[in-house]
Amino acid sequence: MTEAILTMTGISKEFPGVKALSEVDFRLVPGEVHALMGENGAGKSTLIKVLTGVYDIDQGSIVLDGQPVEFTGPLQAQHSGISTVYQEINLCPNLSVAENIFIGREPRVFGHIRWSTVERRARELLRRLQIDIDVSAMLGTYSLAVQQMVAIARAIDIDAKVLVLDEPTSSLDAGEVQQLFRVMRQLKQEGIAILFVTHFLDQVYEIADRITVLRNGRLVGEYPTSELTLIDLIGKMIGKELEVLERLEERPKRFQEDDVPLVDARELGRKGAVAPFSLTIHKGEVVGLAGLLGSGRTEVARLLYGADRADHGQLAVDGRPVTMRGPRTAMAHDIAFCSENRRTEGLIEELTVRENIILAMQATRGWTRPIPAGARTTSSPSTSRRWTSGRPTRRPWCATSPAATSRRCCWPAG
Ligand SMILES: Nc1ncnc2c1ncn2[C@@H]1O[C@H](COP(=O)(O)OP(=O)(O)OP(=O)(O)O)[C@@H](O)[C@H]1O
Repeated sequence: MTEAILTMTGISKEFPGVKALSEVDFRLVPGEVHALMGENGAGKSTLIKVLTGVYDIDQGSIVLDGQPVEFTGPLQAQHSGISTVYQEINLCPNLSVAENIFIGREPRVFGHIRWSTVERRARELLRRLQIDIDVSAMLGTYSLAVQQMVAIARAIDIDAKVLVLDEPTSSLDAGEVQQLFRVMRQLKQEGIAILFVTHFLDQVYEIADRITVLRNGRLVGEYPTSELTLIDLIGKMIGKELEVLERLEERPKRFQEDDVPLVDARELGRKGAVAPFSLTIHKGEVVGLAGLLGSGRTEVARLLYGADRADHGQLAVDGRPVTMRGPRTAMAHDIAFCSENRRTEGLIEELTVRENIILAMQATRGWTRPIPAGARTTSSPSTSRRWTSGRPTRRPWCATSPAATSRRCCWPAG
Protein backbone atom coordinates (compact mmCIF):
# COMPACT_ATOMS: atom_id res chain seq x y z
CA MET A 1 0.00 0.00 0.00
CA THR A 2 1.12 3.60 -0.64
CA GLU A 3 2.84 5.19 2.31
CA ALA A 4 0.54 7.09 4.64
CA ILE A 5 0.41 10.88 4.41
CA LEU A 6 -1.06 11.02 7.91
CA THR A 7 -0.61 8.67 10.84
CA MET A 8 -2.29 9.18 14.19
CA THR A 9 -1.06 6.77 16.85
CA GLY A 10 -2.44 5.99 20.29
CA ILE A 11 -4.61 9.12 20.45
CA SER A 12 -6.42 9.64 23.76
CA LYS A 13 -8.62 12.55 24.72
CA GLU A 14 -10.59 12.99 27.91
CA PHE A 15 -13.27 15.53 28.83
CA PRO A 16 -14.42 15.89 32.42
CA GLY A 17 -16.07 12.55 33.15
CA VAL A 18 -15.85 11.25 29.55
CA LYS A 19 -13.06 9.40 27.83
CA ALA A 20 -13.85 10.51 24.27
CA LEU A 21 -10.89 8.71 22.65
CA SER A 22 -8.82 5.82 24.02
CA GLU A 23 -5.60 4.98 22.21
CA VAL A 24 -7.04 5.36 18.73
CA ASP A 25 -4.89 4.72 15.64
CA PHE A 26 -5.85 6.21 12.32
CA ARG A 27 -4.07 6.65 8.99
CA LEU A 28 -4.71 8.17 5.61
CA VAL A 29 -2.96 7.51 2.32
CA PRO A 30 -2.76 9.99 -0.56
CA GLY A 31 -5.49 9.69 -3.18
CA GLU A 32 -8.03 7.83 -1.04
CA VAL A 33 -11.45 8.60 0.37
CA HIS A 34 -11.46 7.21 3.89
CA ALA A 35 -14.75 7.02 5.76
CA LEU A 36 -14.66 7.47 9.53
CA MET A 37 -17.69 5.64 10.90
CA GLY A 38 -19.33 5.13 14.25
CA GLU A 39 -22.55 5.70 16.13
CA ASN A 40 -23.33 9.05 17.77
CA GLY A 41 -20.78 9.67 20.49
CA ALA A 42 -18.27 7.18 19.06
CA GLY A 43 -15.57 9.86 18.96
CA LYS A 44 -15.49 10.88 15.27
CA SER A 45 -15.77 14.64 15.85
CA THR A 46 -13.24 14.51 18.66
CA LEU A 47 -10.74 12.70 16.43
CA ILE A 48 -11.25 15.32 13.71
CA LYS A 49 -10.89 18.15 16.20
CA VAL A 50 -7.70 16.64 17.58
CA LEU A 51 -6.38 16.28 14.03
CA THR A 52 -7.26 19.85 13.05
CA GLY A 53 -5.84 21.47 16.16
CA VAL A 54 -9.16 22.43 17.77
CA TYR A 55 -8.36 20.22 20.81
CA ASP A 56 -4.93 19.32 22.09
CA ILE A 57 -4.10 15.67 22.63
CA ASP A 58 -3.80 14.08 26.08
CA GLN A 59 -1.76 11.21 24.71
CA GLY A 60 -0.52 9.98 21.33
CA SER A 61 1.21 11.40 18.28
CA ILE A 62 0.46 12.71 14.81
CA VAL A 63 2.82 12.38 11.86
CA LEU A 64 2.03 14.36 8.71
CA ASP A 65 4.06 13.78 5.56
CA GLY A 66 6.81 12.09 7.59
CA GLN A 67 7.08 14.88 10.19
CA PRO A 68 5.75 14.76 13.76
CA VAL A 69 3.28 17.62 14.23
CA GLU A 70 1.55 19.17 17.21
CA PHE A 71 -1.02 21.80 16.27
CA THR A 72 -1.94 24.60 18.61
CA GLY A 73 -4.94 25.70 16.53
CA PRO A 74 -6.90 25.10 13.29
CA LEU A 75 -4.96 27.77 11.39
CA GLN A 76 -1.69 26.00 12.08
CA ALA A 77 -3.20 22.69 10.94
CA GLN A 78 -4.44 24.41 7.78
CA HIS A 79 -1.03 25.90 7.03
CA SER A 80 0.46 22.42 7.41
CA GLY A 81 -1.91 21.08 4.76
CA ILE A 82 -4.95 19.84 6.69
CA SER A 83 -8.13 21.61 5.57
CA THR A 84 -11.61 21.01 6.92
CA VAL A 85 -15.03 21.70 5.44
CA TYR A 86 -17.82 21.45 7.98
CA GLN A 87 -21.45 20.55 7.48
CA GLU A 88 -22.51 24.14 8.15
CA ILE A 89 -20.86 26.15 5.41
CA ASN A 90 -19.12 29.00 7.17
CA LEU A 91 -18.69 31.30 4.19
CA CYS A 92 -20.37 34.68 3.52
CA PRO A 93 -23.42 34.37 1.24
CA ASN A 94 -23.48 38.15 0.65
CA LEU A 95 -19.97 38.17 -0.85
CA SER A 96 -19.02 36.98 -4.32
CA VAL A 97 -17.75 33.46 -4.97
CA ALA A 98 -14.25 34.82 -5.65
CA GLU A 99 -14.24 36.96 -2.49
CA ASN A 100 -15.26 33.93 -0.45
CA ILE A 101 -12.44 31.82 -1.85
CA PHE A 102 -9.80 34.43 -1.03
CA ILE A 103 -11.28 36.14 2.00
CA GLY A 104 -8.54 36.90 4.52
CA ARG A 105 -5.76 36.09 2.04
CA GLU A 106 -6.50 38.39 -0.89
CA PRO A 107 -3.62 39.04 -3.28
CA ARG A 108 -2.47 42.64 -2.70
CA VAL A 109 -0.18 45.14 -4.35
CA PHE A 110 1.02 47.98 -2.10
CA GLY A 111 -1.73 47.12 0.35
CA HIS A 112 -4.51 47.25 -2.28
CA ILE A 113 -6.49 44.15 -3.17
CA ARG A 114 -6.02 43.08 -6.80
CA TRP A 115 -9.63 42.19 -7.64
CA SER A 116 -8.79 41.13 -11.18
CA THR A 117 -6.28 38.61 -9.78
CA VAL A 118 -8.80 37.41 -7.17
CA GLU A 119 -11.35 36.65 -9.87
CA ARG A 120 -8.84 35.12 -12.29
CA ARG A 121 -7.43 32.79 -9.65
CA ALA A 122 -10.91 31.85 -8.44
CA ARG A 123 -11.90 30.99 -12.02
CA GLU A 124 -8.77 28.85 -12.49
CA LEU A 125 -9.35 27.02 -9.24
CA LEU A 126 -12.98 26.22 -10.00
CA ARG A 127 -12.11 25.20 -13.53
CA ARG A 128 -9.67 22.69 -12.06
CA LEU A 129 -12.61 21.17 -10.15
CA GLN A 130 -14.80 21.41 -13.28
CA ILE A 131 -17.22 23.79 -11.57
CA ASP A 132 -18.59 26.17 -14.15
CA ILE A 133 -20.02 29.19 -12.30
CA ASP A 134 -19.74 32.97 -12.41
CA VAL A 135 -17.16 33.84 -9.75
CA SER A 136 -18.35 37.44 -9.54
CA ALA A 137 -21.93 36.39 -8.57
CA MET A 138 -22.95 36.42 -4.91
CA LEU A 139 -22.34 33.06 -3.24
CA GLY A 140 -25.85 33.05 -1.72
CA THR A 141 -27.42 32.88 -5.19
CA TYR A 142 -26.04 29.36 -5.67
CA SER A 143 -27.34 26.04 -4.36
CA LEU A 144 -25.98 24.56 -1.13
CA ALA A 145 -24.04 21.99 -3.14
CA VAL A 146 -22.26 24.68 -5.15
CA GLN A 147 -21.57 26.62 -1.94
CA GLN A 148 -20.09 23.46 -0.44
CA MET A 149 -17.85 23.04 -3.47
CA VAL A 150 -16.72 26.65 -3.19
CA ALA A 151 -15.82 25.90 0.45
CA ILE A 152 -13.85 22.87 -0.76
CA ALA A 153 -12.14 24.96 -3.45
CA ARG A 154 -11.10 27.44 -0.78
CA ALA A 155 -9.88 24.61 1.45
CA ILE A 156 -7.74 22.90 -1.17
CA ASP A 157 -6.27 26.14 -2.51
CA ILE A 158 -4.41 26.41 0.79
CA ASP A 159 -2.16 23.63 -0.46
CA ALA A 160 -4.16 20.83 1.17
CA LYS A 161 -2.69 17.36 1.48
CA VAL A 162 -5.54 16.17 3.68
CA LEU A 163 -9.14 17.29 3.24
CA VAL A 164 -11.56 16.60 6.09
CA LEU A 165 -15.23 16.57 5.04
CA ASP A 166 -17.43 16.44 8.12
CA GLU A 167 -20.96 15.37 7.13
CA PRO A 168 -20.80 17.31 3.85
CA THR A 169 -23.88 15.65 2.34
CA SER A 170 -26.40 16.06 5.12
CA SER A 171 -28.09 19.09 3.50
CA LEU A 172 -27.72 18.00 -0.12
CA ASP A 173 -30.25 16.31 -2.38
CA ALA A 174 -29.38 13.21 -4.42
CA GLY A 175 -28.24 15.18 -7.50
CA GLU A 176 -26.11 17.51 -5.41
CA VAL A 177 -24.47 14.56 -3.64
CA GLN A 178 -23.39 13.28 -7.05
CA GLN A 179 -21.93 16.71 -7.91
CA LEU A 180 -19.94 16.65 -4.68
CA PHE A 181 -18.76 13.07 -5.30
CA ARG A 182 -17.51 14.09 -8.75
CA VAL A 183 -15.36 16.77 -7.11
CA MET A 184 -14.16 14.31 -4.47
CA ARG A 185 -13.11 11.84 -7.19
CA GLN A 186 -11.25 14.61 -8.99
CA LEU A 187 -9.38 15.52 -5.77
CA LYS A 188 -8.57 11.86 -5.21
CA GLN A 189 -6.97 11.71 -8.63
CA GLU A 190 -4.87 14.72 -7.71
CA GLY A 191 -3.53 12.75 -4.74
CA ILE A 192 -5.38 14.49 -1.93
CA ALA A 193 -6.34 12.23 0.99
CA ILE A 194 -9.98 12.75 1.98
CA LEU A 195 -11.37 11.93 5.40
CA PHE A 196 -15.12 11.59 4.96
CA VAL A 197 -17.58 11.52 7.87
CA THR A 198 -21.18 10.68 7.13
CA HIS A 199 -24.18 8.89 8.59
CA PHE A 200 -25.32 7.75 5.13
CA LEU A 201 -24.05 4.19 4.76
CA ASP A 202 -24.93 3.91 1.06
CA GLN A 203 -22.71 6.92 0.34
CA VAL A 204 -19.80 5.23 2.08
CA TYR A 205 -20.12 2.27 -0.25
CA GLU A 206 -20.35 4.56 -3.26
CA ILE A 207 -17.32 6.76 -2.62
CA ALA A 208 -15.03 5.42 0.13
CA ASP A 209 -11.97 3.23 -0.49
CA ARG A 210 -11.45 2.33 3.16
CA ILE A 211 -13.44 2.51 6.36
CA THR A 212 -12.29 3.05 9.93
CA VAL A 213 -14.84 2.21 12.61
CA LEU A 214 -14.86 3.74 16.10
CA ARG A 215 -17.05 2.61 18.98
CA ASN A 216 -17.21 4.24 22.42
CA GLY A 217 -14.00 6.16 21.73
CA ARG A 218 -12.05 3.02 20.74
CA LEU A 219 -10.81 1.80 17.40
CA VAL A 220 -12.78 -1.22 16.18
CA GLY A 221 -10.78 -1.65 12.98
CA GLU A 222 -9.77 -0.41 9.54
CA TYR A 223 -11.15 -2.21 6.49
CA PRO A 224 -11.08 -1.93 2.68
CA THR A 225 -14.67 -1.00 1.75
CA SER A 226 -14.85 -3.91 -0.71
CA GLU A 227 -14.14 -6.40 2.09
CA LEU A 228 -16.68 -5.14 4.64
CA THR A 229 -20.33 -5.93 3.98
CA LEU A 230 -22.98 -3.44 5.04
CA ILE A 231 -24.32 -5.77 7.74
CA ASP A 232 -20.80 -6.31 9.12
CA LEU A 233 -20.22 -2.55 9.14
CA ILE A 234 -23.42 -1.97 11.12
CA GLY A 235 -22.49 -4.82 13.46
CA LYS A 236 -19.08 -3.25 14.12
CA MET A 237 -20.58 0.20 14.65
CA ILE A 238 -23.13 -0.93 17.20
CA GLY A 239 -21.08 -3.78 18.64
CA LYS A 240 -23.56 -6.55 17.94
CA GLU A 241 -23.01 -9.75 16.03
CA LEU A 242 -24.84 -10.63 12.85
CA GLU A 243 -27.10 -13.16 14.60
CA VAL A 244 -28.33 -10.51 17.05
CA LEU A 245 -29.14 -8.17 14.16
CA GLU A 246 -31.02 -10.95 12.40
CA ARG A 247 -33.03 -11.61 15.56
CA LEU A 248 -33.91 -7.90 15.71
CA GLU A 249 -35.22 -8.17 12.15
CA GLU A 250 -37.44 -11.04 13.20
CA ARG A 251 -39.50 -8.94 15.62
CA PRO A 252 -43.11 -10.11 15.42
CA LYS A 253 -45.45 -7.85 13.52
CA ARG A 254 -48.17 -6.18 15.55
CA PHE A 255 -50.80 -6.87 12.95
CA GLN A 256 -52.02 -9.84 10.94
CA GLU A 257 -51.27 -9.86 7.22
CA ASP A 258 -55.00 -9.96 6.43
CA ASP A 259 -55.89 -6.98 8.69
CA VAL A 260 -57.48 -4.12 6.77
CA PRO A 261 -54.91 -1.31 6.78
CA LEU A 262 -55.93 2.07 8.19
CA VAL A 263 -54.36 3.73 5.16
CA ASP A 264 -53.83 1.93 1.87
CA ALA A 265 -52.25 3.90 -0.97
CA ARG A 266 -52.03 2.16 -4.34
CA GLU A 267 -49.88 3.71 -7.05
CA LEU A 268 -50.59 7.13 -5.56
CA GLY A 269 -48.64 9.91 -7.25
CA ARG A 270 -48.54 13.46 -8.50
CA LYS A 271 -46.92 14.49 -11.74
CA GLY A 272 -43.72 16.46 -11.24
CA ALA A 273 -43.67 15.79 -7.49
CA VAL A 274 -43.97 12.11 -6.52
CA ALA A 275 -43.74 9.09 -8.79
CA PRO A 276 -46.52 6.53 -8.09
CA PHE A 277 -45.95 4.68 -4.82
CA SER A 278 -47.85 2.09 -2.79
CA LEU A 279 -47.90 2.14 0.99
CA THR A 280 -49.97 0.67 3.79
CA ILE A 281 -50.21 1.82 7.39
CA HIS A 282 -51.77 -0.52 9.96
CA LYS A 283 -53.24 0.25 13.33
CA GLY A 284 -50.53 0.70 15.96
CA GLU A 285 -47.78 0.79 13.36
CA VAL A 286 -45.08 3.42 12.91
CA VAL A 287 -43.98 3.69 9.28
CA GLY A 288 -40.77 5.61 8.64
CA LEU A 289 -40.06 7.30 5.32
CA ALA A 290 -36.32 7.45 4.78
CA GLY A 291 -34.44 9.26 2.05
CA LEU A 292 -32.21 12.16 1.21
CA LEU A 293 -33.32 15.75 1.05
CA GLY A 294 -35.49 16.13 -2.06
CA SER A 295 -36.22 12.40 -2.33
CA GLY A 296 -39.94 13.01 -1.81
CA ARG A 297 -40.58 12.06 1.84
CA THR A 298 -42.51 15.24 2.65
CA GLU A 299 -44.34 15.11 -0.67
CA VAL A 300 -45.58 11.56 0.10
CA ALA A 301 -46.93 12.69 3.48
CA ARG A 302 -48.58 15.74 1.87
CA LEU A 303 -50.33 13.51 -0.69
CA LEU A 304 -51.62 11.19 2.04
CA TYR A 305 -52.98 14.22 3.87
CA GLY A 306 -54.44 15.90 0.81
CA ALA A 307 -52.26 19.01 1.26
CA ASP A 308 -51.32 18.28 -2.36
CA ARG A 309 -53.77 16.48 -4.60
CA ALA A 310 -52.80 13.19 -6.17
CA ASP A 311 -53.39 12.89 -9.90
CA HIS A 312 -52.68 9.16 -10.02
CA GLY A 313 -53.69 6.03 -8.11
CA GLN A 314 -56.15 5.26 -5.32
CA LEU A 315 -56.30 5.80 -1.59
CA ALA A 316 -58.40 3.81 0.85
CA VAL A 317 -58.97 4.60 4.52
CA ASP A 318 -60.30 1.79 6.74
CA GLY A 319 -60.85 -0.26 3.59
CA ARG A 320 -63.07 2.37 1.92
CA PRO A 321 -61.90 4.35 -1.13
CA VAL A 322 -61.41 8.06 -0.41
CA THR A 323 -60.84 10.94 -2.78
CA MET A 324 -58.55 13.22 -0.84
CA ARG A 325 -59.79 16.65 -1.95
CA GLY A 326 -57.79 18.50 0.67
CA PRO A 327 -56.87 18.56 4.36
CA ARG A 328 -60.56 18.79 5.32
CA THR A 329 -61.18 15.35 3.79
CA ALA A 330 -58.16 14.02 5.69
CA MET A 331 -59.34 15.51 8.99
CA ALA A 332 -62.80 14.08 8.43
CA HIS A 333 -61.10 10.66 8.26
CA ASP A 334 -59.06 11.34 11.40
CA ILE A 335 -55.79 11.86 9.58
CA ALA A 336 -53.58 14.61 10.93
CA PHE A 337 -50.41 16.23 9.69
CA CYS A 338 -47.54 17.79 11.65
CA SER A 339 -45.54 19.84 9.19
CA GLU A 340 -41.73 19.71 9.32
CA ASN A 341 -41.92 23.46 8.86
CA ARG A 342 -43.71 24.03 12.15
CA ARG A 343 -42.85 27.72 12.50
CA THR A 344 -44.50 28.73 9.24
CA GLU A 345 -47.05 25.95 8.67
CA GLY A 346 -47.75 24.53 12.10
CA LEU A 347 -48.16 27.44 14.51
CA ILE A 348 -48.99 31.12 14.70
CA GLU A 349 -46.18 32.38 16.88
CA GLU A 350 -47.87 35.58 17.99
CA LEU A 351 -50.82 33.68 19.50
CA THR A 352 -50.77 31.91 22.85
CA VAL A 353 -50.52 28.13 23.07
CA ARG A 354 -54.23 27.99 23.99
CA GLU A 355 -55.23 30.13 21.01
CA ASN A 356 -53.18 27.98 18.65
CA ILE A 357 -54.88 24.84 19.93
CA ILE A 358 -58.30 26.43 19.72
CA LEU A 359 -57.67 27.39 16.10
CA ALA A 360 -56.85 23.79 15.23
CA MET A 361 -59.82 22.42 17.16
CA GLN A 362 -62.05 24.93 15.43
CA ALA A 363 -60.90 23.59 12.08
CA THR A 364 -61.88 20.03 13.01
CA ARG A 365 -65.17 20.86 14.79
CA GLY A 366 -66.60 23.53 12.50
CA TRP A 367 -67.93 26.97 13.47
CA THR A 368 -71.18 25.99 15.11
CA ARG A 369 -69.91 23.46 17.65
CA PRO A 370 -68.51 24.88 20.90
CA ILE A 371 -64.99 24.06 21.92
CA PRO A 372 -64.63 22.54 25.38
CA ALA A 373 -63.04 24.86 27.91
CA GLY A 374 -59.58 24.17 29.22
CA ALA A 375 -57.44 23.03 26.35
CA ARG A 376 -54.22 22.39 28.25
CA THR A 377 -50.75 21.47 27.04
CA THR A 378 -48.01 23.36 28.82
CA SER A 379 -47.92 24.55 32.39
CA SER A 380 -49.03 27.92 31.11
CA PRO A 381 -51.22 27.73 28.06
CA SER A 382 -51.49 31.51 27.98
CA THR A 383 -47.81 31.80 27.19
CA SER A 384 -47.13 33.13 23.71
CA ARG A 385 -45.74 30.35 21.50
CA ARG A 386 -42.76 32.64 20.85
CA TRP A 387 -41.62 32.15 24.44
CA THR A 388 -41.50 28.39 24.29
CA SER A 389 -38.39 27.23 22.52
CA GLY A 390 -36.49 24.08 21.50
CA ARG A 391 -38.10 20.82 22.48
CA PRO A 392 -41.09 22.44 24.24
CA THR A 393 -42.22 23.89 20.89
CA ARG A 394 -43.03 20.35 19.80
CA ARG A 395 -45.72 19.84 22.41
CA PRO A 396 -47.87 22.83 21.46
CA TRP A 397 -47.08 22.07 17.81
CA CYS A 398 -48.41 18.52 18.11
CA ALA A 399 -51.35 19.67 20.15
CA THR A 400 -52.26 22.31 17.58
CA SER A 401 -52.20 19.72 14.86
CA PRO A 402 -55.45 17.82 14.65
CA ALA A 403 -53.23 14.90 15.67
CA ALA A 404 -54.26 15.68 19.20
CA THR A 405 -57.78 14.51 18.45
CA SER A 406 -56.99 12.03 15.71
CA ARG A 407 -56.69 8.31 15.48
CA ARG A 408 -54.06 8.54 12.76
CA CYS A 409 -51.17 10.84 12.09
CA CYS A 410 -48.84 11.60 9.18
CA TRP A 411 -45.69 13.08 10.64
CA PRO A 412 -43.04 13.71 8.02
CA ALA A 413 -40.26 15.22 10.08
CA GLY A 414 -39.49 16.67 13.42
N1 LIG B 1 -16.50 19.40 24.41
C1 LIG B 1 -16.90 18.29 25.03
N2 LIG B 1 -17.05 18.26 26.36
C2 LIG B 1 -17.42 17.13 27.01
N3 LIG B 1 -17.68 15.97 26.39
C3 LIG B 1 -17.56 15.93 25.05
C4 LIG B 1 -17.17 17.09 24.30
N4 LIG B 1 -17.12 16.75 22.99
C5 LIG B 1 -17.48 15.45 22.92
N5 LIG B 1 -17.73 14.96 24.14
C6 LIG B 1 -18.12 13.58 24.47
O1 LIG B 1 -17.16 12.75 23.88
C7 LIG B 1 -17.77 11.58 23.31
C8 LIG B 1 -17.45 11.51 21.83
O2 LIG B 1 -18.17 12.56 21.19
P1 LIG B 1 -17.99 12.94 19.66
O3 LIG B 1 -18.75 14.20 19.42
O4 LIG B 1 -16.56 12.93 19.30
O5 LIG B 1 -18.73 11.71 18.94
P2 LIG B 1 -19.20 11.58 17.42
O6 LIG B 1 -18.84 10.20 16.99
O7 LIG B 1 -18.63 12.69 16.61
O8 LIG B 1 -20.75 11.71 17.54
P3 LIG B 1 -21.80 12.45 16.51
O9 LIG B 1 -21.92 11.55 15.32
O10 LIG B 1 -23.04 12.54 17.32
O11 LIG B 1 -21.19 13.79 16.19
C9 LIG B 1 -19.25 11.71 23.62
O12 LIG B 1 -19.51 10.98 24.79
C10 LIG B 1 -19.44 13.19 23.84
O13 LIG B 1 -20.52 13.43 24.73
